[in-house]
Amino acid sequence: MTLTLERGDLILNSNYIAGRWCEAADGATLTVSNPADMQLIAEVPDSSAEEARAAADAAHEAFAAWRATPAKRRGELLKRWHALVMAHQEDLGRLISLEQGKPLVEGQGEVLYAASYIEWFAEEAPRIAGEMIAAPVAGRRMLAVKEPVGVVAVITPWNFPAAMIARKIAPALAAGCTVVAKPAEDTPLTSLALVRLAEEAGIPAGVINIVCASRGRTPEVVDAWLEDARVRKISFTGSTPVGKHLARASADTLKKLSLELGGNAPFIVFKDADLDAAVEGLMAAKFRNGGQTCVCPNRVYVQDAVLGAFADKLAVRVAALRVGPASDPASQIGPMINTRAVDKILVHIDDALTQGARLLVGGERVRADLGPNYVSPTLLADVAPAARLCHEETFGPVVPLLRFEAEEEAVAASNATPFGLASYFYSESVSRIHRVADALEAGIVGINEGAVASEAAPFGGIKESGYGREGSVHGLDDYQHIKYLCQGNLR
Ligand SMILES: NC(=O)C1=CN([C@@H]2O[C@H](COP(=O)(O)OP(=O)(O)OC[C@H]3O[C@@H](n4cnc5c(N)ncnc54)[C@H](O)[C@@H]3O)[C@@H](O)[C@H]2O)C=CC1
Ligand SMILES: O=C(O)[C@H](O)CS(=O)(=O)O
Repeated sequence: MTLTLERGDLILNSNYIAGRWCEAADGATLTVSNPADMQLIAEVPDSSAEEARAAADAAHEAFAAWRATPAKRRGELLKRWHALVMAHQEDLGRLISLEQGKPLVEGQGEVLYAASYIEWFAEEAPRIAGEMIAAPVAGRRMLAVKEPVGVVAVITPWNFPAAMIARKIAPALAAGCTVVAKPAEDTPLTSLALVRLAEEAGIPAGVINIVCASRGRTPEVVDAWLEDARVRKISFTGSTPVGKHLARASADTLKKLSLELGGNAPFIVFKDADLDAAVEGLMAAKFRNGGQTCVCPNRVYVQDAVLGAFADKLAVRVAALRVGPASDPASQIGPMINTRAVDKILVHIDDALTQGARLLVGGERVRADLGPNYVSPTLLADVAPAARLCHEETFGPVVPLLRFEAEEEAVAASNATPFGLASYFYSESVSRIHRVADALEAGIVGINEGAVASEAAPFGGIKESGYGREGSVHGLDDYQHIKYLCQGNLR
C-alpha cells in the first residue's frame, strides 16, 4: 500500500506567516524524507532569523484583536478547526506515518489524540473566569482576572508531530494568545497541514505562524524569539539539554516557560501483580511509537518471585511483534526516526550485554531490505543497574528487566534518576498501591495501567523532566497571568 493523501494540497512546502504561505527570504530549503525508506517527501523552507522576526511581528500585530475576540468566539473557531481535523483524519494519519514512520494505525490514532486537545480547549475557552474577592475593608471592590500572556513561541519534537503542537496551540489560542511555532526538522509537514486546516477554519491571519528550520538553523530562529521581549512565553517539548538551554536563554526577558522534557520511566511488577495485565500494560506503554515516547518505560523492575513467569510471558509477546513500514498495515513497529537513533539503541544494548545482561529476544538491526532505520524489538534479562540504558533514555523498542526483592529497593531504584516524568507499577494490594504511588518521584503514575495519555489529564514532569502541565482543567494556566483589580473610594 502506498501512503498517498486524498487532499494532496495538505502536503505543503512553505512557511505560514501573517496568513501568507511563503518561502525563506534566501530561498534555502530542507528536505523531509520517509524514515522507512529514506525517500524524499517534500522540501520546506530552511528559515533564518529573518523569518522568525517576521513571524513574531505577525503574532504581535494579531494579538490585540485576538485577545479582544470573545472567548466564546475563540472556542467556536477552535471547534471548527477540530471538525476539519477529524474530517481529514485519514490524510493526516498518513502524513504522520509518512514523515515520522509510525504504523498507520498509530498515525491515525495520533490525529484523534491531537484533535482531543483542540476539542478540550475549544470547550475550556468560554469557561475562562476570574474572581470577585471579599474586600477586607469597606468602600473597595477587589477582582482577580485572567489574561493571556501574549505571543507564545512553540517548539516541538518529531515523535508526535500532530499531538505535541496541538496540545500547545489549542490552549494558547483558547487563552487569547497568538503563536509562533517551529516544528521538528524531521517532521514539519504535519504541522503545516494542521495549520492549513486552521486557516480553513477561519482562524485569523497572524494568530498562528509556522516557521520551518533545519537542525543547523533552528538555534538562529529560536534565538530571535528568545531575544524578543514581545515573545512572552516559550512552550517546549523535547530533550532536557535543550530545555535547560531555553530556560537559561529566557532569563534576560523573563519569559514564562512550559518545559516537557526527557524521561526515564520505571515500570515495577510486584509479586502480587496480575501478571497478564502487567504484560499487556508494558506492551502498550513500551512499544507505542516503537518506544519513541518520553513516557515509555525505560527500565523494568520485577520482583524475584515472579520474574521467571513474567519474563516468559513477555518474551512471547515481544518476539511476535511485526517490524515494517507504515505502508504495510500489519506493521506494529516502524522504523526509528533516523540512523543516529538506531545507533544509540544498539549502543545501549551492547553496553547492557557487556555488563552481563542476557539477550532473550532481538538485539539487532533488521529488515535491511527496507532501509537502515529498523531495529528489532528487544528483551534483555539480568540487566546490571549500572548499564547505560538504566540511566539514559533509550527511545527505542528495548525492554531491560532488572530484579528486586523488597518494595523499598524498587522504589529507591525508580527514584534514583534526575528525571521524573512517568512511572508505572502493577500490584493488586491496595495498601501497597497507596504507599508506592505516594513514594514515586514523577509527574505521572500509571497504576495497573500502561496507557496514561489523555487530554483530560495534567501531563508533565518534575525534576529534570521539566515543569508546567499540558491538558486538563489546568492546561490554560500556563498561557495566562492573573491581574488583580482594586477599586477604591466607593461610597
Ligand atoms: N516530555 C515530553 O512530553 C516529551 C519529551 N521528549 C524528549 O525529546 C527528546 C527527543 O526529541 P528530539 O526532537 O530529539 O528532542 P530535541 O530537544 O533535540 O528537539 C526538540 C525540538 O527542539 C529543537 N531544538 C533542538 N536544538 C535546539 C536549540 N539549540 N535551540 C532551540 N531549539 C532546539 C528541535 O529542532 C526540535 O524542534 C527525548 O529526550 C524525549 O524524551 C519528546 C517528546 C515529548
Ligand atoms: O511526545 C511524547 O512522548 C508524548 O508527550 C507522550 S504522550 O503525551 O503522547 O503520552
